[in-house]
Amino acid sequence: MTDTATILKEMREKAPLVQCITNYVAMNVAANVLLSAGASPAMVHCEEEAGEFAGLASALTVNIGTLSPLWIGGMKAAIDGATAKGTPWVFDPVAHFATDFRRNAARELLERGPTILRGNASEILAFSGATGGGKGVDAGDSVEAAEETARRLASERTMVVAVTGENDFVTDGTRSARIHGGSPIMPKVTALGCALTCLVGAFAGARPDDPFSATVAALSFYAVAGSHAHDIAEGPGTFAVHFLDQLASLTPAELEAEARITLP
Ligand SMILES: Nc1ncnc2c1ncn2[C@@H]1O[C@H](COP(=O)(O)OP(=O)(O)O)[C@@H](O)[C@H]1O
Ligand SMILES: Cc1ncsc1CCOP(=O)(O)O
Ligand SMILES: [Mg+2]
Repeated sequence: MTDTATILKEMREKAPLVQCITNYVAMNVAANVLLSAGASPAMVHCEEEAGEFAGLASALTVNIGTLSPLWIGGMKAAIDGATAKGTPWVFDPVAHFATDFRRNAARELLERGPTILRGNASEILAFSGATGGGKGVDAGDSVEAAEETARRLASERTMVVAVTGENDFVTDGTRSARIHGGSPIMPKVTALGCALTCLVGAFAGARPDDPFSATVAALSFYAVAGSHAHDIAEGPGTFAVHFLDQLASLTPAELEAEARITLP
């Protein structure tokens, strides 16, 4: 079995508890994506308990989609709790280029050293200082345009960077991979990127010693499930339903046969 299929199998056997600090739009979507895939989500963001809870979780994910000062306190407490235990954490810098408040928060969170950074092309590109074509939470740039920034960030900060879009790009600064598949309907269903960030957490929780392979596996699994859902969906509404069913039913053997991963 390839690494990607093995990691899916391990993730389902472990059913990792993933602490998701995500936005109001994504909470329900992401919890359903994790349950369908075989992980155990918990949306816990309150500062009073987020750090303690991180000590119980196999992975933490942090997303600034609907940010407020209170949430930033919860994020920092959770990151400190995860870091103290060596638990992987994934950062999703939703629209961090849009306002000073978001920009400053994203910079502070990035300084805390995520294991994995996952964003759309405009979000990753904006870390280079380029204005780019992002419109709020939606990307307006190609993944290719963000690849150099992704490589530089990954090497400078010793983390894995995943850029998603029509084709995804993953790098740890040394190794890189492109993942093909998915569906053009995916950006028309809200919070599928945010939910993917949480799923990357689940895979990293199953393979904490190899976040690069875990990220490639998570994105490949999502892409194959997305391609399957595309074939039977009639539009964004039915896609969302079929996508959950595909995440639940896709086997490691099917993933092995259908994952399309290329090395740049
Ligand atoms: N045009 C597309 N074709 C195929 N898959 C896509 C396309 N656009 C986005 N995706 C997929 O949708 C998921 C969410 O990615 P993206 O839309 O980049 O994130 P976000 O929702 O954070 O903007 C990823 O799995 C990505 O591969
Ligand atoms: C619409 C919206 N507004 C704030 S967060 C959010 C969800 C964004 O989800 P995604 O980044 O997966 O498109
Ligand atoms: Mg997003």
